[in-house]
Amino acid sequence: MVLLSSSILAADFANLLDDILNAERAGVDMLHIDIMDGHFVPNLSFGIPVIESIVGKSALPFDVHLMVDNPDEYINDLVRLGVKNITVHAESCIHLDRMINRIKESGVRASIALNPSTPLTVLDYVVELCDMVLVMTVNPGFGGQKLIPYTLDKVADLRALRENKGLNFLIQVDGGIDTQNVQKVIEAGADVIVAGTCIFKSDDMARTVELLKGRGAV
Ligand SMILES: O=C(CO)[C@H](O)[C@H](O)COP(=O)(O)O
Repeated sequence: MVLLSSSILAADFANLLDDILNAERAGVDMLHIDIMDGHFVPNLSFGIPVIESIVGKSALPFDVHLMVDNPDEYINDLVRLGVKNITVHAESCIHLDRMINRIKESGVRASIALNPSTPLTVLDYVVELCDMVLVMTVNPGFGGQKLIPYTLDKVADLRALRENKGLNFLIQVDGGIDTQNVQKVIEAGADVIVAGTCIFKSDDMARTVELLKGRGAV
């Protein structure tokens, strides 16, 4: 079964809770929460206080993607807030093994994200530890970009790697996914689709979610 995670980066921040509850009613499976620090990526989003303000107000699991130079600084707060999953970038973790173990020992699912140009080989010795691997299909930092086609080859390679190693981590795909290309993304091997602009800027969120979960327009 393919899961749909709605990226609140594209929500109306002036009406954030309303947008989240609309997405929940529309049938998304989780909330994708992008924390950006203006260093690891050239954009700022929001931090712990904003997440704290929505905890307990939506029944959706919180799936937090840390696009920051120092993910270490966020882990304790995110654990305290009860998020379901924390994703850190391989590119920003000098001690990736330690980071993944720390998150898992806190009782939270741990995932590794890869920028489009980062090869899968960085996962060689740590993929067994992962609950999920996030393949970025755009350069992280901004919503509303176009999916980079070669990243789907990476998704397919990751799927093959998972099969070859007999592992069961989830493959999450994030950036530029819409009702027109979601089918291709799933065919490449994604288990969890992240979509922001397509959901939150839609005139008919329920229909868009239905299309994304039904694999999009044909
Ligand atoms: O990680 C992100 C940006 O760095 C967003 O989650 C991603 O871009 C999804 O947004 P959209 O569907 O608008 O592309």
